[in-house]
Amino acid sequence: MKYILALDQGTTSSRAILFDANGSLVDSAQREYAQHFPQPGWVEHDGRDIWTSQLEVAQTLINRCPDPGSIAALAITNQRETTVVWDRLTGEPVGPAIVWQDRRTADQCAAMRQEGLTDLIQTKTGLVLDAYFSGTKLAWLLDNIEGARFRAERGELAFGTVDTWLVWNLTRGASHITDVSNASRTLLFNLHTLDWDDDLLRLFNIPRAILPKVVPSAGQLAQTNPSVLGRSLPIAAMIGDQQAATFGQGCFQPGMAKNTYGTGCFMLLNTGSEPIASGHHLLTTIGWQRPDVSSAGLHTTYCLEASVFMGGATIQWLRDGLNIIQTAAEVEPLALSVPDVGDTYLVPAFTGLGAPHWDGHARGTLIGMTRGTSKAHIARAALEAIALQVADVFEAMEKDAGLTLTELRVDGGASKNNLLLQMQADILGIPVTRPKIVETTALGAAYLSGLAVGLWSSTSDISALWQEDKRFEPQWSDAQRKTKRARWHQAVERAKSWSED
Ligand SMILES: Nc1ncnc2c1ncn2[C@@H]1O[C@H](COP(=O)(O)OP(=O)(O)O)[C@@H](O)[C@H]1O
Ligand SMILES: O=P(O)(O)OC[C@H](O)CO
Repeated sequence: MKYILALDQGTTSSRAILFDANGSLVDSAQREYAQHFPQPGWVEHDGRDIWTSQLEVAQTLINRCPDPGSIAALAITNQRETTVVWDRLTGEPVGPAIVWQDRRTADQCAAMRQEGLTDLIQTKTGLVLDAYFSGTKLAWLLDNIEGARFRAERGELAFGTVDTWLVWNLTRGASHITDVSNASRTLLFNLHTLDWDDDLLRLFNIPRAILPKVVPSAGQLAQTNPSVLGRSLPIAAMIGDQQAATFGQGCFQPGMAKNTYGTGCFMLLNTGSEPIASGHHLLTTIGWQRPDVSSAGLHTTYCLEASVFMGGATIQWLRDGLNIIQTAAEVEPLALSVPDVGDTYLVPAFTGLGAPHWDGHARGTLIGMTRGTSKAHIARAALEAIALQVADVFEAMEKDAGLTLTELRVDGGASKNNLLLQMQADILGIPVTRPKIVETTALGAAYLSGLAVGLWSSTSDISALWQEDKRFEPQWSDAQRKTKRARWHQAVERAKSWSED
């Protein structure tokens, strides 16, 4: 039996997962690492921690594998946008890794928006001009680390998102590459030419010499140095984690979508071989690029993406903020102890509202309470709020893509919650399906890698491996759905602009 070793470098932990040719999870290891919050709104990692935690779990799995020679290839998937700069000679980071959640460049983005650059940036990159993405984070590092800009211009420094940083270390500096899906999250990459864009590099003041070479998401991308993992392994896939999950969910056809219920919610819709511009503040992003058997060239798949800031984090707030549950799992029996929310709505706009509202001044609102309202109603309203937010971005996606979606595939930590998924099906009016393997991020990267090295011959082979754990059928009438969503939108309006004063 041949195996694929997938490395899943996430925001709070590094994981390694071994998959066999049936797409079954054979072994896994996970290691958390330190998060640094040096100032309000700043979030940093140490690039060395990212690498050493990832290396440790990869080595653990290789050591535990009875026949390491049967590992056909590595697959890399990663937290996106997080920005690392290092010295090409020593391989040491020259500053902190600035994490995607970091808001330190929000003012710079606001100033650029005021200069009227929003449309140009959206047309070229598919993104909103926001501190979330790598462009302004990289500029910040070059401007705030002594000598960095000068050294970058002389070609002495290297920039990378986390995929690039891992490959640099796995190859001992032989490969400085990033894949198109990660490149498409930097604000520096042109979605149409599939290359770094000189106008954008000028706008963000980034020297080309610091950038990695852009490669497809799958193929013979690099070869690990034998000294790192005890053997030389091909790196046959590199892909951002949300795109990987979309692939792992088997969303190969345009019109197929997945939603991940993690801390936030990330919904991605496969829109096919052309980028679709959003009219509702969603992101246009590259899903993956892989060899196209029919043309012997490369085929690029694009996606629309929406992020909801407060997904499972709403449940964390019930646990840590309100102390009405001790563990996240307790929310389900508590919410089930009442038949409905009793007209209570929780709008979890604790850090503003993301897509499709993009209101940074919105704040959390709990409305409609009476003397009969209990913690069970609040728990139920919290779960409904997750499903209602997802419904809002789902509707925006359908409008942008001009499609009617017929199913939503789901994964992520909160997708364990059956009540949440039933609510989601009821509110959307379509079936919601949860696969048996919810480690879809690592699985998607493993699939891409396995396709590249011949473990599977086509996506049809992989579609056949997708196994349903549970399907949630909608049970509400259209009228019930409309009333629920209308009431929710009234609550959202009350939450908007709250902190503006
Ligand atoms: N049974 C549950 N019901 C609702 N939410 C849950 C449940 N179990 C976990 N969660 C939520 O899921 C989130 C963790 O999911 P995970 O996919 O590990 O997130 P991330 O990858 O963003 O760290 C947490 O916010 C937690 O509150
Ligand atoms: O590491 P995760 O799962 O929180 O994912 C982070 C996303 O890639 C950020 O865009």
